[in-house]
Amino acid sequence: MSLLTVDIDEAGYKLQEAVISHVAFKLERSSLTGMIGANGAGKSTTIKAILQELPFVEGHVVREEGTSYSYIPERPIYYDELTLWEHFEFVAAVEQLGEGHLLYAKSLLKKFRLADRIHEFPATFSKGMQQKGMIALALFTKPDLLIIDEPFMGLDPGSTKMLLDMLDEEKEKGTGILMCTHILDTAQRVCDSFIVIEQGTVKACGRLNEVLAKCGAEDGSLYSCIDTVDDGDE
Ligand SMILES: Nc1ncnc2c1ncn2[C@@H]1O[C@H](COP(=O)(O)OP(=O)(O)OP(=O)(O)O)[C@@H](O)[C@H]1O
Repeated sequence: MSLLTVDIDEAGYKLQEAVISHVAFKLERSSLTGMIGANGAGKSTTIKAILQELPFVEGHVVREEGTSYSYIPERPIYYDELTLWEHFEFVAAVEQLGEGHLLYAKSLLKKFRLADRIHEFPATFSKGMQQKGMIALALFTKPDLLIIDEPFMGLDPGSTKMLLDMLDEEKEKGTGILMCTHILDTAQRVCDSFIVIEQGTVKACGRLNEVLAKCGAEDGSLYSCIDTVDDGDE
């Protein structure tokens, strides 16, 4: 059985008003899958459907039994009244995680150079610092499945490299990763497979060569798979 099986007929924000339709794919352990598509194509909506955060989803989203997941949202979300470290303690308490996980959290925060800021409120952090805190919060739970929406936003080059190394390490541990991104050069280099979303449905899905062939991308670039040109027909 796959780590995650997605087979959505229709889903949206209002009953019977589909924003995505016929979105089907599988995610395996030890793999990094890039979900790409133009603005408004339906990537975040697909993630929300997987996370069961939409009022209307017809179809199936099935996670392998007993597996855990973490989600890194496009925009960092923190509780105003908790310091960064209190977020870790809160998640550890809710998910019944032990001292080993909190030690791992400290090592992640050190890597991201946040160790000396853990007793501050994340609202006072820069955008990139907030994003790094979110990444550490997602990783310290040691999830089987990691879902990330636009992870590189706001990260400096060193942190971007560190995140890519961390994703590699996660894969080696067996984690299955689904990552939405517009940074296509990086996606093309690091992802094992791709899902191209266009107008709320899957345009192509599979390994790089399969996706490029399906999209007719003769220049061998994922950029050619994304229809961003407004043809002015409206
Ligand atoms: N909360 C919402 N309520 C109603 N419609 C929404 C909501 N969020 C998104 N949509 C609509 O769903 C469609 C798909 O949006 P979605 O956010 O999934 O796109 P995306 O591919 O993630 O785009 P981007 O690259 O800009 O983040 C858009 O037409 C958008 O207007």
